[in-house]
Amino acid sequence: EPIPTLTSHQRNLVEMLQANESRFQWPTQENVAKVTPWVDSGDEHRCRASRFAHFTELAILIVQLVVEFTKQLPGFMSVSREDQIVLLKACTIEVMLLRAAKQFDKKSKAINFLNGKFYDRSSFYRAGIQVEFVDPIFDFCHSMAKLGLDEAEYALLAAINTFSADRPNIKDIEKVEALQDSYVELLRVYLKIHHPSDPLMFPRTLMKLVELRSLNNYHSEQMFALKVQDKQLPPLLAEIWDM
Ligand SMILES: CN(c1ccc(C(O)(C(F)(F)F)C(F)(F)F)cc1)S(=O)(=O)c1ccccc1
Repeated sequence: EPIPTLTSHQRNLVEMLQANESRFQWPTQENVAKVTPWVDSGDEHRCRASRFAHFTELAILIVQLVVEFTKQLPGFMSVSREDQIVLLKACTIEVMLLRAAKQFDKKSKAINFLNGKFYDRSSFYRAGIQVEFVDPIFDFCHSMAKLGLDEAEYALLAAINTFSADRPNIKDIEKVEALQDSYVELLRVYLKIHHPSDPLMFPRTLMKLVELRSLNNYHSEQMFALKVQDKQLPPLLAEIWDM
């Protein structure tokens, strides 16, 4: 079967996604400097509180980057404001996890969150995140590492994830489906060009969207667990994820 080529429109789209992927990859050094320090020694209760604060403040910085990336997604601004909010609320945790997987380091089995600061499983446990959420996160990171996607493929998967018309309360389902279809078709051609001898790359990659849904559910369970522990989320995170 002949190897296809991208149309100029498709090539521009991929280049724009990649440019935004790297433009919104890392928080600024000044924002990072303001994050509550990760304290490992001293009174265990205070340390745990500082580590949870460090994590949630880090999550805020990453949420802000994800929102900026999503707003720049070609087509996102053509969706109604109401549906934009619904899409963002549902995809944010999933795009954050895709980002975590992209920044996962196979050697150290840790996630590089801050351009040089690595967080492994035990970091998550010590930040007070429950094993029922931590282990699926790292299993997902491992399975994504095995797939070996490049930057453009990660960005395309994030775009496909964002334009999921089956999120609860979407009004203009046809509009969101049409946008997703254009990114799915682009991923299909892009994978055919970059993995010509592996026709299963496309279905394997799309199946990761299924894994992201279950991670979203594990995160919701973590939100409930925080409520039970009476642990407060910062306002921005509570707005997106609180019940
Ligand atoms: C998607 N991830 C995550 C998101 C939210 C939370 C939390 O929601 C909770 F822990 F509660 F689950 C919180 F609160 F940390 F943000 C925990 C983890 S992550 O592991 O990729 C990540 C960790 C740190 C910074 C940014 C992202």
